[in-house]
Amino acid sequence: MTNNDIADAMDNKINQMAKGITIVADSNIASLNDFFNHATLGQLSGQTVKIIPVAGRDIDAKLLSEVQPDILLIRSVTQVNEALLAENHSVQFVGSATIGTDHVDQDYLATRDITFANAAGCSKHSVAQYVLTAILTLRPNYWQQPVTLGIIGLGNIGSTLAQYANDLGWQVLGYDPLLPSSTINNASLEQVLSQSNAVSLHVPLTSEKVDSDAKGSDYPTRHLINAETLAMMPADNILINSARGPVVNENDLKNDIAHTGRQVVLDVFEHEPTVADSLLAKLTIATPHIAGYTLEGKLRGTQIIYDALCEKLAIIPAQSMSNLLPLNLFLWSELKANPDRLSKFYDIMQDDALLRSKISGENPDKQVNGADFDGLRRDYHLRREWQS
Ligand SMILES: NC(=O)c1ccc[n+]([C@@H]2O[C@H](COP(=O)([O-])OP(=O)(O)OC[C@H]3O[C@@H](n4cnc5c(N)ncnc54)[C@H](O)[C@@H]3O)[C@@H](O)[C@H]2O)c1
Ligand SMILES: O=C(O)[C@H](O)[C@H](O)COP(=O)(O)O
Repeated sequence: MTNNDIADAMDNKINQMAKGITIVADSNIASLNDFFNHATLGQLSGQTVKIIPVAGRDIDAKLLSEVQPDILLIRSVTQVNEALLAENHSVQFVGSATIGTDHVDQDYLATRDITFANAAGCSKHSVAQYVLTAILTLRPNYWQQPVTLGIIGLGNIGSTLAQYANDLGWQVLGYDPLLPSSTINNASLEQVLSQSNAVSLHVPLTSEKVDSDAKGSDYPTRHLINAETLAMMPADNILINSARGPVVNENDLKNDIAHTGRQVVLDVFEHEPTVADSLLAKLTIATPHIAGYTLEGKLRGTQIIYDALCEKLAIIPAQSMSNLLPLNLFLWSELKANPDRLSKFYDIMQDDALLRSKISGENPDKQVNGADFDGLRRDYHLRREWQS
């Protein structure tokens, strides 16, 4: 290294320190300010930290071009792609405090050498507990009787749900063509759909491969549940979708319910954040994409992207969600011994009623509008994850 190189490197470092770290973040990220502040990032990296909280749907190309942040922290409602970042020259790290990544064009980020992190598995217990609550609220007799639970997608959430099901003495029929067969990955899609008492979806949203497009999947999940697959399900088989809305073809679902009277539970919707009353009125339980919204599920999401950012900045994490969690008295063992306490552990019908209370407009256009749907999520009540 020449003296000039050393001087340039020192200049760069001084410029970087003077500029500091600017973070644009979705204001719905749990405990944003506890994790991302001067003490938890700045002191350690020797830089100042400026954090700009913005509603996720308002993070747009204009804002990122004007602010030129170094770090972008999002949840699932911000689409991250070339359109968002073309006029931004500064972002080096994108963190999504979510499990799902279908809103992020990771190939584009790689072409820009932008590091990406998501929060894999952060709410796997919360979502599994949501599914159990839905089933046991609709069929309390399932606490005591043999049940076959169908699970489509056996990653973090599906396999966690299978553990709870086994713990209840239920049989699991699982389908995941991308994993090796196992005691839970033990059936074809048709067997899962035709032989279960309830079927729960836990797949990512993926599309078909087009030509040599590497982004598509050999097992696409968009409209995986459609007229043909619904026809495989006996009428008394419950369907639960807490994965992504477009995994289910909603028009086909409405027709199916009209003919079968099937009990259907949706936490996610094809045209989210808008939900048409023509669909809502046919659902047995409907909630505003909150299956993973326990305090623990959301905080773990923040913790995982904070840790990833620390790694990127080469600093040791200085914040932990354990410092932020109040005492948790919700024990799975207690609920199993006292099934009548289910609604005290999680009152899913309250979430259902709140969503239905937001229906507005005149027939035939009655719907829950996007602002109300987002508002329910922003102001979601405190819900705790049950402890093992
Ligand atoms: N409603 C909510 O609040 C909420 C919360 C968290 C996650 N999610 C959604 O749940 C999805 C699943 O989460 P996860 O943590 O289990 O993800 P994961 O990546 O750990 O597991 C997904 C599994 O689906 C499998 N899969 C892919 N295509 C499939 C197909 N065609 N058929 C069957 N299986 C297929 C994969 O092989 C993988 O094992 C996420 O991608 C996200 O979209 C929703
Ligand atoms: O993929 C996920 O983790 C969830 O769907 C996510 O928690 C949804 O919540 P949002 O990111 O929209 O706040």
